[in-house]
Amino acid sequence: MSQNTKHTSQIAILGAGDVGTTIAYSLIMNPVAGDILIVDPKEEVRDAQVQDLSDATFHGNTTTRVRAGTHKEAGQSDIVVITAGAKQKKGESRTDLIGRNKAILESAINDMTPFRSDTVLLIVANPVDVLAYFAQQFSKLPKNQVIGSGTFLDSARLRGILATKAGVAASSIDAYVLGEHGESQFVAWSHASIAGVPLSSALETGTRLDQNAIAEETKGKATAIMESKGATNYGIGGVAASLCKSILFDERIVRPVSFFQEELGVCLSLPAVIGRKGVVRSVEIPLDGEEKGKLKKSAEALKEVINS
Ligand SMILES: NC(=O)C1=CN([C@@H]2O[C@H](COP(=O)(O)OP(=O)(O)OC[C@H]3O[C@@H](n4cnc5c(N)ncnc54)[C@H](O)[C@@H]3O)[C@@H](O)[C@H]2O)C=CC1
Ligand SMILES: CC(=O)C(=O)O
Repeated sequence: MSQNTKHTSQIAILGAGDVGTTIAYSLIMNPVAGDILIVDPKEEVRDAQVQDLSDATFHGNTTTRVRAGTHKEAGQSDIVVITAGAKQKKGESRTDLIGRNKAILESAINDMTPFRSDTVLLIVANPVDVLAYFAQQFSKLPKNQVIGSGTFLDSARLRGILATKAGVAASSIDAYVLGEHGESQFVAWSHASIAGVPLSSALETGTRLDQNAIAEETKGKATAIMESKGATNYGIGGVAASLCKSILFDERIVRPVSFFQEELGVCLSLPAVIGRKGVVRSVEIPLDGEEKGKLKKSAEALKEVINS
């Protein structure tokens, strides 16, 4: 990018905690928007984060401005990233957060309404699939304009693990974690490939993959990280910032994100084309029989949380 490039879009980030500020930092380091609005009811913390993040904008090639904002202003943004909410304490699951985080989501959306008609909501707070479902209901925005970061992060984790085992760069591996960003997630092994070659044939002779162990390691990665440092912020920081870029630049990139599935009646992750309208369209992935069963189970698990 050339000196003094000025992007005109605005991204609002709700929640100036570990995750919200890391997403903001990623958006400063790889600038895509002119304004980043930080919104948090803890005004002293919010303002300090704005000061600190503003100092990071001084790296020479951007005019990104970070400022504190209100919920009302956030509702007039191109993208609203919602990280507002409680995080898991030791022993808690993502779905244990539903009571607290649904209430926070509802009040935040009420405070932001009315939205600009083309605003895209990117839900990050957990349980992300259930909150994406409620965010669409509360905001009444078109379903394609409400996305949950979903299993994009789990898929990145999976690719990282596979990359180490296969000795191939993660970016050359195509492998998806689908379903819930949580306990009922599953790996679509039937579609895992390296450069279009099925994973089973693309490995070096003698390399064996224990699929169950890899799927469990992928699923358990968040807990493993949180046990030692209390939060996971960098992985989601990179993932959410890249989704913001894909939306603002209408990239039409395919990512596994959480969005409303008409046939299942819930939001969960399947591959989708991402662009300025949010989910431009879904990409039909022909799952095998076992994977179809797992997808259905994931939808049932999410429905239980929605109706709890
Ligand atoms: N989807 C994913 O892959 C990931 C999701 N998460 C989730 O992100 C959420 C945030 O995590 P952290 O940032 O670590 O938590 P945190 O506790 O550090 O920050 C949360 C912030 O939200 C703020 N907040 C509360 N109500 C608000 C409102 N109405 N408007 C604006 N801000 C409000 C709080 O004041 C606090 O500063 C959690 O639910 C966590 O589980 C975290 C990592 C990955
Ligand atoms: C906290 C969370 O959802 C994650 O890191 O996957």
